[in-house]
Amino acid sequence: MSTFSRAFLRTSRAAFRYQRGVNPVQQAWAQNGSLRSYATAFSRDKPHVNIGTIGHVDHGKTTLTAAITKRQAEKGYAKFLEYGSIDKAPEERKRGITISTAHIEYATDNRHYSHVDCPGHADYIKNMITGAANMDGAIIVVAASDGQMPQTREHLLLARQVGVKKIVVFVNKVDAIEDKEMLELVEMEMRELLTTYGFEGDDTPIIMGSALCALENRENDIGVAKIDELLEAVDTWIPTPARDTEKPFLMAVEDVFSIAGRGTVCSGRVERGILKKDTEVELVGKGVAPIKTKVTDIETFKKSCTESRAGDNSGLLLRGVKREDVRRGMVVAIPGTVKAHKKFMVSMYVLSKEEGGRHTGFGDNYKPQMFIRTADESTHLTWPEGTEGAADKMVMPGDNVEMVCELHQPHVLESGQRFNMREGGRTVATGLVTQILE
Ligand SMILES: Nc1nc2c(ncn2[C@@H]2O[C@H](COP(=O)(O)OP(=O)(O)OP(=O)(O)O)[C@@H](O)[C@H]2O)c(=O)[nH]1
Ligand SMILES: [Mg+2]
Repeated sequence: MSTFSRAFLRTSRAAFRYQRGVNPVQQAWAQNGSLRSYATAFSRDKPHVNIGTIGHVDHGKTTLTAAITKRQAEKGYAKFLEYGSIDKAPEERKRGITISTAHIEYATDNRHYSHVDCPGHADYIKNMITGAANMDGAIIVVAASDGQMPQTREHLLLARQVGVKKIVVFVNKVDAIEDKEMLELVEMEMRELLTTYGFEGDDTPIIMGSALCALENRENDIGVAKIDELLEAVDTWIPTPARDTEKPFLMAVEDVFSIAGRGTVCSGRVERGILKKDTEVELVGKGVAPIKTKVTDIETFKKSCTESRAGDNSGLLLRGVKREDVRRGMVVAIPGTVKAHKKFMVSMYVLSKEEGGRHTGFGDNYKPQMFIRTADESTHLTWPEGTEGAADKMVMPGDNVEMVCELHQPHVLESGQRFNMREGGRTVATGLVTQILE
């Protein structure tokens, strides 16, 4: 076995160690998610998009989700899921962790979708923050009979924070409206609200119909026809996300070693992009100035190769870099594409006692250890400026919060970056960066 290969095994073990730090919420989701997946006749070659239904309680998210599966099942693009089978989520409940998200699959002529629908408001918030509901775009459901309500606004705000860029509006329960002028009012208000939260309010598709009619196969003009219209809007308005291989190369360093006579090798799992041999790269993070170097050899699957791509576990031979200069937690990136940051806003979910989290709350100046990619760094959490009663304000296990986070040493991160917080060997919180401050 070559030195390179031996070092490689070490990397795999390091990767495993790191795995254990993985957020239990996400892990549970990964296990549960497949239970509902449906290997239907649709082609896996279609581009994949993650979406979901969001919106105020009782506005018809689950009914709409069921109606979509019913309509797409007629076209051979889904398995019909009845209302009850979406909402119950028995598997998740049984596990004792409230994931409570149904992951539903269907396709259209153009794309393949994974769709999340959560039973309750708290679940939406938690799932969006923890990444269990990772959405490229969302359908916001608003009942024509009520118009926008507090959770309509809250979900839009949160969608924006977690990086959802495009929304399609479904104005539901049109069958229950006598005065059709109400619909114009709802539309106007929704366009304004979307704009307020940074979405393209003027151009966002708004479809008006009745999920219940579609599900019950009546009043087709406001039922089934509107499901078709909705899916067409989703297909065209929500862009297909860029594949990881299309982004600039980035690999977080998991392990570093030196090979006699050759130089320093760093290894890890490639997060995005494709790297060719003899490309200039930069090592960034851990509080040191970026180190410029060149990758002179690449080893993936214990073989020397000419390129390394997203998803690969690779070892990169770096020219002219000393072993002690490279540290786990740094990233290897194309020069100028990333920056290390020290201070930022985070949205996070604080794990409950049952999920293995803390038993007690914490407040301003809490100092857990933050895990971002392969880095772990001591950090310092404070309430955002202007928070009332900041000195005494507490966060309890099971809460969702927004706080300011300051790292001891700057690391490469970006808006939307996911992380875990740990303390004394247990994961206490999980979340994402919402805004870079410094
Ligand atoms: N009249 C009418 N009622 C509807 C329509 N769509 C849904 N409903 C009813 O509205 C109620 C709530 O629907 P759900 O689909 O459970 O709403 P939800 O948004 O999933 O609710 P939560 O998950 O609790 O937030 C149910 O009684 C539905 O039958 C519709 O188009 N017209
Ligand atoms: Mg529901």
